[in-house]
Amino acid sequence: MQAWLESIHARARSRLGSGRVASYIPALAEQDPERLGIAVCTNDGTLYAAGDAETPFSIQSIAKVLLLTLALRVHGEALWQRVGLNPSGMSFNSLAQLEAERGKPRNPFINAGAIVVTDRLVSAFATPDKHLQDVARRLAGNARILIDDEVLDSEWQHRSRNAAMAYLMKAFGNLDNDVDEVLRTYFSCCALAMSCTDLAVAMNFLAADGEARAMGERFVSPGLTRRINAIMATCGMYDAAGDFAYRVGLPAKSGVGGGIVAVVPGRMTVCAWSPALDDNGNSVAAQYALELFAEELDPPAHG
Ligand SMILES: NC(=O)CC[C@H](N)C(=O)O
Repeated sequence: MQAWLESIHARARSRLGSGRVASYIPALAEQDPERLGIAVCTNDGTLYAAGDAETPFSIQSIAKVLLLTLALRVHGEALWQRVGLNPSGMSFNSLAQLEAERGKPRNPFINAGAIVVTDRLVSAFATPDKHLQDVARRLAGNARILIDDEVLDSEWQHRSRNAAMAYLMKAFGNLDNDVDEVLRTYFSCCALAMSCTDLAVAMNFLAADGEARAMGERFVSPGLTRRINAIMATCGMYDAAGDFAYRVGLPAKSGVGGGIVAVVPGRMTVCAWSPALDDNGNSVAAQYALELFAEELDPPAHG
């Protein structure tokens, strides 16, 4: 596994010249596009890593998986009155559909959906961002995981589009709490800095029927795990979810920090990271690394 992961890393480096680092959040524009890391956590807890796998990066939309998981734990199926369950076919920060569909976002993994989910957590917890940070630390078994204040402030300064979505949903009665409080909480969670190994370990519950090994407990039920994986498979890569499903075929979630976490149910989690993104906001080199990973994990008998 170790030698294979290093070979994937070496081959995925060929994609490093393509794509562009996210610049709409200025703090992210400073990332080095040459970085590339990959880490695997198997369900027995063994870790494998290659390249820049220990470097913390901004998890951004990968936080939407943790936000959703916590909201489902608290609110259960009632959450789906606020947010839908289908791919949007639009970019992650599109406003057009939200107006047409009367403030109910298509799914929890586009920005509007994650903002509604965050609103549910603001109703449930006194300090939801600190709670999510604590959960991330315990899931990853790493007490040093921090919220990057520079990224948080940068996103706060440039919040106009996300604020527009939040106000539109508030106008439709789909947001209970103060817009600024919800946005600030959402940005804090997106600004968590974690490495590929942190994320591979933290998300392993999705491969292990909800069992969080680093926490030493069952985090969610097998049924909920299956449902979260289903939403990742259909909506985790925004409007490129179909392409990614065809090429990789694993439930996955990406973020504009350049990270992508993918789940091999029953077996392992894998996280790849490289900051340069394609037009959909998905990391070019990380996608390619995952494509090689999925293709070679169980080599097919026929090409
Ligand atoms: N796709 C992403 O990673 C987007 C998350 C980012 N925090 C935003 O709201 O724009």
